[in-house]
Amino acid sequence: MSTVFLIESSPKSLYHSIQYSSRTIYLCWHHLTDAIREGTNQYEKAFGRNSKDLFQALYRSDEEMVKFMHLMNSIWNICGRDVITAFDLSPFRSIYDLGGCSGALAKHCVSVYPESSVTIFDLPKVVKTSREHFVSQRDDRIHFYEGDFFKDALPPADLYILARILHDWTDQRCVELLRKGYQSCTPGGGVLLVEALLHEDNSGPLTVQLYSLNMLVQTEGRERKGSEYSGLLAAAGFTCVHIHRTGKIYDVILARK
Ligand SMILES: C[S@@+](CC[C@H](N)C(=O)[O-])C[C@H]1O[C@@H](n2cnc3c(N)ncnc32)[C@H](O)[C@@H]1O
Repeated sequence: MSTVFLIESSPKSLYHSIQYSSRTIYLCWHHLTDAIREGTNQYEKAFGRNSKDLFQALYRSDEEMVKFMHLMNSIWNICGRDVITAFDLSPFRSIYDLGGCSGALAKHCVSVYPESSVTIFDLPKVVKTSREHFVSQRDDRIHFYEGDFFKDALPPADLYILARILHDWTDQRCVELLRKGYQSCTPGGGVLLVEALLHEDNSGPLTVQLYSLNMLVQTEGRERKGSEYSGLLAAAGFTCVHIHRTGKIYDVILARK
């Protein structure tokens, strides 16, 4: 067990995830009571950083950014394939992974769908680090795009993947982003949401309830139910929405134009 999940060099290692949890995330959890009272994240108290720009606070140094990228990367070595195969994505040839970070999901995607290409769209310094340290130049079906998905236009694509993106943001910002996806995707195209879903009666799963508290202490968002994501997608214009619970940590929602 420890050889598979704890040793840093193991392909399924959770080493970076555990390090980030103990050295960064728990510092926000120390202020959980304040987070619940105030309904806001706790960067100011934990790190003396204003979180008006959430990812500027998260990436307060290059070192912190790389640690975060390793954290994001590690989980997809365990359940990335389940997420990418939850629906048949082969009809989507041009795919943008919005907030694609280290490119872990992009790699699974081009390996499962050899006819598709995936562009990792992320903030400029994340894209540079992803290109230099996470994605091999031999992956010639993986491309990069530096941008801000709230400020910049989205390049047209058949499918936009948003994996663990919406849970960072308020409903209003989610609809803003989904609407951009709706307007920019090709006819018949859509968005693929990858998130941990709460049960419809909020009774669990316990891990997702804990993730939601984690979102409270760290972000502007929360974990949601499938019906809540359907509501956000409908508000952005999407009518055809399919929800797939994988039975693993992350679930998948495909919405088509
Ligand atoms: C929670 S991480 C998810 C990363 C990746 N999708 C995954 O599941 O491993 C959020 C990602 O969104 C990116 N991001 C945040 N704000 C952004 C913006 N305004 N424009 C583009 N990317 C952004 C971050 O740099 C980060 O890579």
